[in-house]
Amino acid sequence: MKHTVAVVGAGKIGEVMLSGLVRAGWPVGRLIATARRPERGRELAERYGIRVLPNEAAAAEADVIAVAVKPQDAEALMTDLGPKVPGGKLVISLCAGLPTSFFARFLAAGTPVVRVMTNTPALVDEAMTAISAGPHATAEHLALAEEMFKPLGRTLRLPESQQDAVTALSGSGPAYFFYLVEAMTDAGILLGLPRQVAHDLIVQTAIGSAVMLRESSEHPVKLREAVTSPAGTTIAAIRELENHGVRAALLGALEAARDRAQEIAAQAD
Ligand SMILES: NC(=O)C1=CN([C@@H]2O[C@H](COP(=O)(O)OP(=O)(O)OC[C@H]3O[C@@H](n4cnc5c(N)ncnc54)[C@H](O)[C@@H]3O)[C@@H](O)[C@H]2O)C=CC1
Ligand SMILES: O=C(O)[C@@H]1CCC=N1
Repeated sequence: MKHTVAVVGAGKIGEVMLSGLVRAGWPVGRLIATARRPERGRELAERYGIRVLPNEAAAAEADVIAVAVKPQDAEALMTDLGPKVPGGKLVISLCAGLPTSFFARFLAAGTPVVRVMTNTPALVDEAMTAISAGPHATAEHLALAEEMFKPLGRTLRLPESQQDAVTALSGSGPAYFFYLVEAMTDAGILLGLPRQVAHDLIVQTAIGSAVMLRESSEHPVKLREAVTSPAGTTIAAIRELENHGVRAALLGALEAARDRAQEIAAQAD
Protein backbone atom coordinates (compact mmCIF):
# COMPACT_ATOMS: atom_id res chain seq x y z
CA MET A 1 0.00 0.00 0.00
CA LYS A 2 2.95 2.30 -0.44
CA HIS A 3 1.68 3.26 -3.88
CA THR A 4 -0.37 6.31 -4.71
CA VAL A 5 -3.36 5.57 -6.92
CA ALA A 6 -5.17 8.12 -9.08
CA VAL A 7 -8.58 7.22 -10.46
CA VAL A 8 -9.01 9.34 -13.55
CA GLY A 9 -12.72 9.88 -14.25
CA ALA A 10 -14.19 8.80 -10.92
CA GLY A 11 -17.78 8.12 -11.97
CA LYS A 12 -19.74 5.02 -10.97
CA ILE A 13 -17.04 2.34 -11.25
CA GLY A 14 -14.23 4.70 -10.26
CA GLU A 15 -16.06 5.49 -7.02
CA VAL A 16 -16.78 1.79 -6.43
CA MET A 17 -13.03 1.17 -6.72
CA LEU A 18 -12.05 4.12 -4.50
CA SER A 19 -14.59 3.22 -1.81
CA GLY A 20 -13.27 -0.35 -1.77
CA LEU A 21 -9.69 0.84 -1.39
CA VAL A 22 -10.73 3.12 1.49
CA ARG A 23 -12.56 0.20 3.21
CA ALA A 24 -9.50 -1.98 2.70
CA GLY A 25 -7.42 0.54 4.62
CA TRP A 26 -5.51 2.07 1.69
CA PRO A 27 -4.23 5.35 3.19
CA VAL A 28 -6.55 8.13 1.97
CA GLY A 29 -3.50 10.35 1.49
CA ARG A 30 -2.46 7.89 -1.23
CA LEU A 31 -5.76 8.04 -3.11
CA ILE A 32 -6.51 10.69 -5.71
CA ALA A 33 -9.62 11.14 -7.85
CA THR A 34 -10.16 13.30 -10.89
CA ALA A 35 -13.56 14.49 -12.05
CA ARG A 36 -14.83 16.52 -14.96
CA ARG A 37 -17.38 18.44 -12.86
CA PRO A 38 -16.04 20.37 -9.82
CA GLU A 39 -19.14 19.49 -7.73
CA ARG A 40 -18.47 15.80 -8.33
CA GLY A 41 -14.89 16.31 -7.15
CA ARG A 42 -16.09 18.04 -3.97
CA GLU A 43 -18.56 15.21 -3.34
CA LEU A 44 -15.80 12.58 -3.56
CA ALA A 45 -13.40 14.57 -1.38
CA GLU A 46 -16.06 15.01 1.31
CA ARG A 47 -17.29 11.41 1.16
CA TYR A 48 -13.89 9.69 1.34
CA GLY A 49 -11.40 12.29 2.53
CA ILE A 50 -9.32 11.68 -0.61
CA ARG A 51 -7.64 14.33 -2.73
CA VAL A 52 -9.19 15.56 -5.94
CA LEU A 53 -6.77 16.98 -8.49
CA PRO A 54 -6.76 17.93 -12.17
CA ASN A 55 -5.85 15.01 -14.45
CA GLU A 56 -2.28 16.12 -15.14
CA ALA A 57 -1.43 16.81 -11.47
CA ALA A 58 -2.99 13.47 -10.49
CA ALA A 59 -0.92 11.62 -13.09
CA ALA A 60 2.24 13.40 -11.94
CA GLU A 61 1.70 12.45 -8.32
CA ALA A 62 0.38 8.91 -8.54
CA ASP A 63 2.40 5.76 -9.31
CA VAL A 64 -0.73 4.00 -10.55
CA ILE A 65 -3.15 5.73 -12.92
CA ALA A 66 -6.50 3.95 -13.21
CA VAL A 67 -8.49 5.15 -16.21
CA ALA A 68 -12.22 4.89 -15.46
CA VAL A 69 -13.80 7.13 -18.08
CA LYS A 70 -16.36 5.79 -20.56
CA PRO A 71 -14.61 4.16 -23.54
CA GLN A 72 -16.12 6.87 -25.78
CA ASP A 73 -14.28 9.53 -23.70
CA ALA A 74 -10.97 7.69 -23.59
CA GLU A 75 -9.54 9.07 -26.83
CA ALA A 76 -10.08 12.72 -25.83
CA LEU A 77 -8.66 12.01 -22.37
CA MET A 78 -5.62 10.12 -23.61
CA THR A 79 -4.85 12.60 -26.40
CA ASP A 80 -4.59 15.29 -23.75
CA LEU A 81 -3.19 13.34 -20.79
CA GLY A 82 -1.22 10.49 -22.38
CA PRO A 83 1.83 12.54 -23.49
CA LYS A 84 1.94 14.20 -20.04
CA VAL A 85 2.09 10.93 -18.09
CA PRO A 86 5.65 10.73 -16.79
CA GLY A 87 7.57 7.53 -17.51
CA GLY A 88 7.62 4.78 -14.89
CA LYS A 89 3.90 4.91 -14.04
CA LEU A 90 1.57 1.94 -14.20
CA VAL A 91 -1.58 2.62 -16.23
CA ILE A 92 -4.60 0.45 -15.42
CA SER A 93 -7.58 0.58 -17.76
CA LEU A 94 -11.03 -0.27 -16.44
CA CYS A 95 -12.63 0.51 -19.80
CA ALA A 96 -14.79 -2.04 -21.56
CA GLY A 97 -13.67 -3.03 -25.02
CA LEU A 98 -10.55 -0.91 -25.36
CA PRO A 99 -7.39 -2.99 -25.78
CA THR A 100 -4.21 -2.09 -23.89
CA SER A 101 -2.62 -1.27 -27.28
CA PHE A 102 -5.08 1.65 -27.53
CA PHE A 103 -3.60 3.22 -24.35
CA ALA A 104 -0.02 2.42 -25.34
CA ARG A 105 -0.48 4.61 -28.43
CA PHE A 106 -0.70 7.75 -26.27
CA LEU A 107 1.88 6.86 -23.61
CA ALA A 108 5.65 7.15 -23.45
CA ALA A 109 7.39 4.06 -24.86
CA GLY A 110 7.79 1.37 -22.22
CA THR A 111 4.84 2.48 -20.03
CA PRO A 112 3.24 -0.66 -18.58
CA VAL A 113 -0.50 -1.07 -19.14
CA VAL A 114 -2.77 -3.53 -17.32
CA ARG A 115 -6.38 -4.17 -18.34
CA VAL A 116 -8.87 -4.83 -15.57
CA MET A 117 -12.55 -5.74 -15.74
CA THR A 118 -14.25 -5.56 -12.36
CA ASN A 119 -17.92 -5.30 -11.42
CA THR A 120 -20.19 -3.35 -9.08
CA PRO A 121 -20.42 -6.01 -6.32
CA ALA A 122 -17.05 -4.51 -5.36
CA LEU A 123 -19.29 -2.23 -3.27
CA VAL A 124 -19.86 -5.18 -0.91
CA ASP A 125 -16.37 -6.68 -1.35
CA GLU A 126 -17.79 -9.38 -3.66
CA ALA A 127 -16.42 -8.21 -7.00
CA MET A 128 -15.17 -10.49 -9.73
CA THR A 129 -12.12 -8.83 -11.23
CA ALA A 130 -10.21 -10.15 -14.22
CA ILE A 131 -6.69 -8.80 -14.72
CA SER A 132 -4.64 -8.99 -17.92
CA ALA A 133 -1.14 -7.91 -18.73
CA GLY A 134 -0.76 -5.47 -21.60
CA PRO A 135 2.43 -4.03 -23.10
CA HIS A 136 5.41 -3.88 -20.72
CA ALA A 137 3.37 -5.19 -17.75
CA THR A 138 5.52 -7.49 -15.62
CA ALA A 139 4.55 -9.96 -12.89
CA GLU A 140 5.18 -7.13 -10.43
CA HIS A 141 2.60 -4.89 -12.13
CA LEU A 142 0.03 -7.70 -12.15
CA ALA A 143 0.71 -8.32 -8.45
CA LEU A 144 0.16 -4.62 -7.74
CA ALA A 145 -3.17 -4.67 -9.62
CA GLU A 146 -4.12 -7.74 -7.57
CA GLU A 147 -3.17 -6.02 -4.34
CA MET A 148 -5.61 -3.24 -5.26
CA PHE A 149 -8.53 -5.43 -6.32
CA LYS A 150 -8.21 -8.49 -4.01
CA PRO A 151 -9.79 -6.74 -1.01
CA LEU A 152 -12.81 -5.97 -3.24
CA GLY A 153 -13.60 -9.62 -4.00
CA ARG A 154 -12.07 -12.33 -6.18
CA THR A 155 -9.41 -11.74 -8.77
CA LEU A 156 -8.34 -13.85 -11.71
CA ARG A 157 -5.50 -13.41 -14.19
CA LEU A 158 -6.54 -14.02 -17.78
CA PRO A 159 -5.06 -13.37 -21.22
CA GLU A 160 -6.24 -10.06 -22.64
CA SER A 161 -7.83 -11.92 -25.58
CA GLN A 162 -10.52 -13.13 -23.13
CA GLN A 163 -11.40 -9.70 -21.72
CA ASP A 164 -14.33 -8.97 -24.05
CA ALA A 165 -15.95 -12.26 -23.00
CA VAL A 166 -15.24 -11.42 -19.35
CA THR A 167 -16.86 -8.03 -19.84
CA ALA A 168 -19.98 -9.68 -21.29
CA LEU A 169 -20.15 -12.28 -18.50
CA SER A 170 -19.00 -10.79 -15.19
CA GLY A 171 -18.56 -7.10 -16.01
CA SER A 172 -22.17 -6.73 -17.16
CA GLY A 173 -23.30 -9.79 -15.17
CA PRO A 174 -24.71 -7.99 -12.11
CA ALA A 175 -27.18 -6.20 -14.43
CA TYR A 176 -28.54 -9.55 -15.66
CA PHE A 177 -29.14 -10.76 -12.08
CA PHE A 178 -30.79 -7.46 -11.09
CA TYR A 179 -32.97 -7.70 -14.20
CA LEU A 180 -34.01 -11.24 -13.24
CA VAL A 181 -34.85 -10.17 -9.69
CA GLU A 182 -36.91 -7.28 -11.07
CA ALA A 183 -38.82 -9.62 -13.40
CA MET A 184 -39.34 -12.27 -10.69
CA THR A 185 -40.62 -9.63 -8.27
CA ASP A 186 -43.19 -8.65 -10.92
CA ALA A 187 -44.11 -12.32 -11.24
CA GLY A 188 -44.69 -12.48 -7.47
CA ILE A 189 -47.00 -9.47 -7.77
CA LEU A 190 -48.84 -11.20 -10.61
CA LEU A 191 -49.40 -14.11 -8.22
CA GLY A 192 -50.90 -11.75 -5.65
CA LEU A 193 -47.98 -11.07 -3.28
CA PRO A 194 -47.31 -7.57 -1.96
CA ARG A 195 -44.30 -6.00 -3.75
CA GLN A 196 -42.12 -5.87 -0.65
CA VAL A 197 -42.85 -9.50 0.22
CA ALA A 198 -42.08 -10.60 -3.35
CA HIS A 199 -38.85 -8.59 -3.28
CA ASP A 200 -37.73 -10.02 0.07
CA LEU A 201 -38.54 -13.60 -0.99
CA ILE A 202 -36.59 -13.39 -4.23
CA VAL A 203 -33.60 -11.48 -2.84
CA GLN A 204 -33.07 -14.05 -0.08
CA THR A 205 -33.57 -16.85 -2.62
CA ALA A 206 -30.91 -15.25 -4.84
CA ILE A 207 -28.48 -14.94 -1.92
CA GLY A 208 -29.09 -18.53 -0.79
CA SER A 209 -28.65 -19.87 -4.33
CA ALA A 210 -25.45 -17.82 -4.83
CA VAL A 211 -23.95 -19.11 -1.58
CA MET A 212 -24.81 -22.70 -2.60
CA LEU A 213 -23.18 -22.18 -5.99
CA ARG A 214 -20.01 -20.92 -4.34
CA GLU A 215 -19.83 -23.29 -1.40
CA SER A 216 -21.17 -26.61 -2.65
CA SER A 217 -19.03 -28.72 -4.89
CA GLU A 218 -22.12 -29.72 -6.91
CA HIS A 219 -22.61 -28.74 -10.54
CA PRO A 220 -25.43 -26.18 -11.06
CA VAL A 221 -27.39 -28.84 -12.98
CA LYS A 222 -27.37 -31.07 -9.86
CA LEU A 223 -28.43 -28.16 -7.66
CA ARG A 224 -31.35 -27.44 -10.00
CA GLU A 225 -32.32 -31.12 -10.21
CA ALA A 226 -32.55 -31.24 -6.41
CA VAL A 227 -35.29 -28.58 -6.57
CA THR A 228 -37.14 -30.16 -9.50
CA SER A 229 -39.61 -32.75 -8.20
CA PRO A 230 -41.24 -35.19 -10.65
CA ALA A 231 -44.54 -33.76 -11.91
CA GLY A 232 -43.96 -30.84 -9.54
CA THR A 233 -44.09 -27.06 -9.67
CA THR A 234 -40.49 -26.36 -10.71
CA ILE A 235 -40.61 -28.44 -13.89
CA ALA A 236 -43.83 -26.65 -14.88
CA ALA A 237 -41.94 -23.36 -14.66
CA ILE A 238 -38.86 -24.70 -16.43
CA ARG A 239 -40.98 -25.90 -19.35
CA GLU A 240 -42.18 -22.31 -19.75
CA LEU A 241 -38.58 -21.00 -19.63
CA GLU A 242 -37.59 -23.52 -22.30
CA ASN A 243 -40.68 -22.70 -24.42
CA HIS A 244 -39.66 -19.05 -24.35
CA GLY A 245 -36.07 -19.80 -25.30
CA VAL A 246 -34.54 -18.27 -22.16
CA ARG A 247 -31.33 -20.31 -22.52
CA ALA A 248 -30.96 -19.26 -26.17
CA ALA A 249 -31.75 -15.66 -25.17
CA LEU A 250 -28.89 -15.72 -22.65
CA LEU A 251 -26.47 -17.13 -25.22
CA GLY A 252 -27.52 -14.40 -27.65
CA ALA A 253 -27.41 -11.67 -24.99
CA LEU A 254 -23.85 -12.41 -23.94
CA GLU A 255 -22.77 -12.67 -27.56
CA ALA A 256 -24.31 -9.22 -28.15
CA ALA A 257 -22.42 -7.80 -25.16
CA ARG A 258 -19.16 -9.31 -26.44
CA ASP A 259 -19.86 -7.94 -29.93
CA ARG A 260 -20.51 -4.48 -28.47
CA ALA A 261 -17.12 -4.58 -26.70
CA GLN A 262 -15.48 -5.42 -30.03
CA GLU A 263 -17.39 -2.61 -31.74
CA ILE A 264 -16.17 -0.13 -29.07
CA ALA A 265 -12.60 -1.23 -29.83
CA ALA A 266 -13.12 -0.90 -33.60
CA GLN A 267 -14.54 2.61 -33.18
CA ALA A 268 -11.48 3.63 -31.16
CA ASP A 269 -9.09 2.23 -33.78
N1 LIG B 1 -20.40 0.56 -14.41
C1 LIG B 1 -19.90 -0.67 -14.38
O1 LIG B 1 -20.49 -1.62 -13.82
C2 LIG B 1 -18.57 -0.95 -15.01
C3 LIG B 1 -17.93 -0.02 -15.82
N2 LIG B 1 -16.73 -0.32 -16.37
C4 LIG B 1 -16.03 0.65 -17.21
O2 LIG B 1 -15.73 1.77 -16.42
C5 LIG B 1 -15.75 2.94 -17.20
C6 LIG B 1 -16.64 3.97 -16.54
O3 LIG B 1 -17.95 3.50 -16.48
P1 LIG B 1 -18.99 4.16 -15.47
O4 LIG B 1 -18.31 4.39 -14.17
O5 LIG B 1 -20.18 3.31 -15.53
O6 LIG B 1 -19.25 5.57 -16.20
P2 LIG B 1 -19.47 7.00 -15.55
O7 LIG B 1 -19.99 7.86 -16.65
O8 LIG B 1 -20.26 6.89 -14.29
O9 LIG B 1 -18.00 7.48 -15.14
C7 LIG B 1 -17.08 8.06 -16.00
C8 LIG B 1 -16.63 9.37 -15.38
O10 LIG B 1 -15.53 9.88 -16.11
C9 LIG B 1 -15.62 11.29 -16.10
N3 LIG B 1 -14.77 11.81 -17.17
C10 LIG B 1 -14.94 11.69 -18.51
N4 LIG B 1 -13.94 12.32 -19.17
C11 LIG B 1 -13.12 12.83 -18.22
C12 LIG B 1 -11.91 13.57 -18.25
N5 LIG B 1 -11.35 13.92 -19.42
N6 LIG B 1 -11.33 13.91 -17.09
C13 LIG B 1 -11.87 13.56 -15.90
N7 LIG B 1 -13.03 12.87 -15.80
C14 LIG B 1 -13.64 12.51 -16.94
C15 LIG B 1 -17.10 11.57 -16.27
O11 LIG B 1 -17.43 12.88 -15.86
C16 LIG B 1 -17.70 10.47 -15.37
O12 LIG B 1 -17.87 10.93 -14.05
C17 LIG B 1 -16.22 2.55 -18.59
O13 LIG B 1 -15.13 2.51 -19.46
C18 LIG B 1 -16.83 1.18 -18.40
O14 LIG B 1 -16.65 0.37 -19.52
C19 LIG B 1 -16.08 -1.49 -16.10
C20 LIG B 1 -16.66 -2.43 -15.30
C21 LIG B 1 -17.97 -2.27 -14.73
O1 LIG C 1 -22.15 -1.52 -19.70
C1 LIG C 1 -20.95 -1.31 -19.82
O2 LIG C 1 -20.48 -0.97 -20.92
C2 LIG C 1 -20.02 -1.45 -18.63
C3 LIG C 1 -18.94 -2.46 -18.89
C4 LIG C 1 -19.26 -3.62 -17.99
C5 LIG C 1 -20.34 -3.15 -17.17
N1 LIG C 1 -20.73 -1.96 -17.50
